[in-house]
Amino acid sequence: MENADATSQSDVHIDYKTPKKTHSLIDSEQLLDKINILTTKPENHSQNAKLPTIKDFVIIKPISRGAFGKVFLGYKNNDSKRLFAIKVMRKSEMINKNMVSQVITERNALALSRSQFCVSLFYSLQSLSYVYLVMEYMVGGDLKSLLAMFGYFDEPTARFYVAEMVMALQYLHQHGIVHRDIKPDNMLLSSSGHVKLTDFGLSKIDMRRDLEISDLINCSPNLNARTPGQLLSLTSHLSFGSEKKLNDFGSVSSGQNNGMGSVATGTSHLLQAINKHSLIMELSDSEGDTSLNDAEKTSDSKISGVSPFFSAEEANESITHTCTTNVNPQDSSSSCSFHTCNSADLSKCSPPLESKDGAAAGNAIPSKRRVEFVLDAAPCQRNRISKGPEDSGVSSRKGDDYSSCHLNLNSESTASSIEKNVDNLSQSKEDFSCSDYSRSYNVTNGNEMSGINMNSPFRNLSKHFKRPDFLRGMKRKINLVNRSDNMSSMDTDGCSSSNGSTNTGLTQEIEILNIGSSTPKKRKARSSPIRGVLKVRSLSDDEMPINHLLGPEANVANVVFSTPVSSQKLPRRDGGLLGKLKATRFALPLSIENKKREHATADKMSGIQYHLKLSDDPTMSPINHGAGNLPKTPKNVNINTPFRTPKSVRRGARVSNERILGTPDYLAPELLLKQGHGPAVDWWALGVCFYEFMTGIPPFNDETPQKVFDNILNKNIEWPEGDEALSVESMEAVELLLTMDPNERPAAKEVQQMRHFACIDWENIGNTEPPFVPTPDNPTDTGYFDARNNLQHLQLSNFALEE
Ligand SMILES: Nc1ncnc2c1ncn2[C@@H]1O[C@H](COP(=O)(O)OP(=O)(O)OP(=O)(O)O)[C@@H](O)[C@H]1O
Repeated sequence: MENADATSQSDVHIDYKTPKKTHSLIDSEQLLDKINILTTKPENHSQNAKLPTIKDFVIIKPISRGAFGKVFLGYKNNDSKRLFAIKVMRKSEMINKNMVSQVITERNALALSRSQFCVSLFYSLQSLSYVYLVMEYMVGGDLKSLLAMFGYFDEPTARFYVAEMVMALQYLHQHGIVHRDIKPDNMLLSSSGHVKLTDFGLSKIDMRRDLEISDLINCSPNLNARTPGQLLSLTSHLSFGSEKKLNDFGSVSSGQNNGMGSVATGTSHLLQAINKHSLIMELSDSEGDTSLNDAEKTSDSKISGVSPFFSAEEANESITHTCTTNVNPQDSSSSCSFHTCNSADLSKCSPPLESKDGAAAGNAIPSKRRVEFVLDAAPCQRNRISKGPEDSGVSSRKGDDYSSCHLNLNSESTASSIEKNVDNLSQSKEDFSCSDYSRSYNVTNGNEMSGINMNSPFRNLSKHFKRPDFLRGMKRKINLVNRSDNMSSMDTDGCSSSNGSTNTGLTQEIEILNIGSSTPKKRKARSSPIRGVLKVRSLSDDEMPINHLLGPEANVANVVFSTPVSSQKLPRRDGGLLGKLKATRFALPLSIENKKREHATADKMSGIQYHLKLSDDPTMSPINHGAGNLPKTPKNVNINTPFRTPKSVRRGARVSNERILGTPDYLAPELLLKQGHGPAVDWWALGVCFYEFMTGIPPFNDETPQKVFDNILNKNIEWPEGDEALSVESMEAVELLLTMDPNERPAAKEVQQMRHFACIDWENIGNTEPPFVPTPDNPTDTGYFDARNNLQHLQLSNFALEE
């Protein structure tokens, strides 16, 4: 297997700091003159940089998949310790879905986004049939899963994640990139616990041409150098076998187009020049190292010669939502999809950008409604991972020190089998796939829309979620039986378990008490009791896993929650009535069918098993199922997943097998109104995330897309109250981010000046200790993705690589 790129890494040193951040388009041969090439190993002068291919990589196993790509864990065959996430997208599928430009944009945006708050892209490869994006592996999974595990984040934790995303957005917007798909699912946790933005598939870049070497160098002058192989791959012309598609993108490439990784002009020149001069380059050892210079995060440079915002034509290009089937917005089973209109569709997509001083759009947007806040900023609490000996729930492993770990080569597969496996994936995923470019996902067991699926997906990964300080030892007794009048029974002391001792074990029991109704009631009045209590605890060795408990004799009806939802409109805070609604947490509707299926899977797991205790009596003591031949639980942590939002009661429940949407919750009003949009859509979405972080559910969440859209356009937000109330400062921050008028919506600077963020050290946030640090069992442990995969019923066995 060729490995010229890897070889070249030790041959050549390029000082990428030499070129100034002018961002002018530099011919690649001129660029070479500007690059300070230090020959350090003359004996290797004969080595030439070559375009890497997927054959240079070894696939270890699948991680997950999205609507458009399957993501594998792998490494470059010269360095098995440096792991990558390799996103694989089939070209024909992208062409059929009219997604070619999005793939190219995603590649370019990721390549340009050299921020410590964005997932790094190292290589962009292609074969005849596939595009491969080789990214930094984010071992901790996504924030949606973490949120689902904990129910909600406390304010310091939410603030930390939002602050890091503020840095990401600031960087992107300064570089002319609008992400347009900001949501917790696209925020991934690094091994150190810092969060990074990914999934640029909907992003918009101010660049309608192929990337050039200069773009990549200029966008990251302070970062660790990219190798020639990386530069070549990232600027290679992605070919989809159709020049029309490429022209749609506006490519100016004159490189070869053989469908196998032709090299764009600038790259080609660089390659030729490198070969011609037999340059011997020694690259830093930092390939794949994602540690970035602090200066990068505050860089104010912009991509060459382009406006940070869209041209008039581009402004018209809006993300549109299209219900592709069952176009009945009231029908929750309808599947909505989102796509970016290409130039051919512009007339159908959206009216011109709203003018600042009037325009129909302005009239359509309800006037800004702002809650007045009067309190002074409260001192920031800081989250910190405990380091004391009592802190057994937190790994002592630091960074990427996996030196003592070894890959299981038996489970590896060479890249040659990737395509076959991708095919398998596609087939196996039929029941999940949505319509073209759909951002929806299929809900089969209840409350995923609320971000939580307590009855199974997270059980598999719960062993990975070590409770951060804010939850460690916290006992949240969720007693929802008498929700209407007894919510205060929740114990949120946050300090110790019931016996007073710090509990850092793992979650494992799901306890359901007071099961009542035999059939789920859909959206009864909100006074309808919530009939379940969920709590989790570790499963002792002598208890049976749930699939043993739920045998054929199990009364299915007894584990289906009634739907704790009111169809009544709740009174609004600004109407003076909202306060009548007690903020509450709620339990999830559970589907026995899913529970059986999921727990059947649990059987196969080596590690944690789950125990579902059923009882009609909330006071009933745990059922002792006798000794079982079960694996020991490795840890002993209580993890609870409470919500704290009235929305979760009013809107959050879901009916089994309901297809719901993942993205509508985050759409800014100007997108819904098709008024043209800019970076402000990202700030809106971040406001949605912020609320969701603190409450467990997005603020506009509702049963159907139409209702979600209505809530957005009416800015229908409700706030938890009483014990669950958020701080004034945090509500203020959310309210401001959710400013209806995009022209008045705050951006990075304004956000950084908000009272809620007064304690954030923006310059050093990347060095701040995160509230949660992933602790994988070994370097190739992908357990943090189990939740997402289970949620989507994505069976990893379907990923099995075939030799
Ligand atoms: N760099 C990464 N490291 C680890 N896991 C990743 C990485 N990138 C993606 N993943 C996993 O793969 C999943 C799918 O990736 P991604 O979101 O990029 O694909 P997509 O097809 O655009 O998905 P979506 O349906 O969210 O649009 C992610 O949700 C995440 O679980």
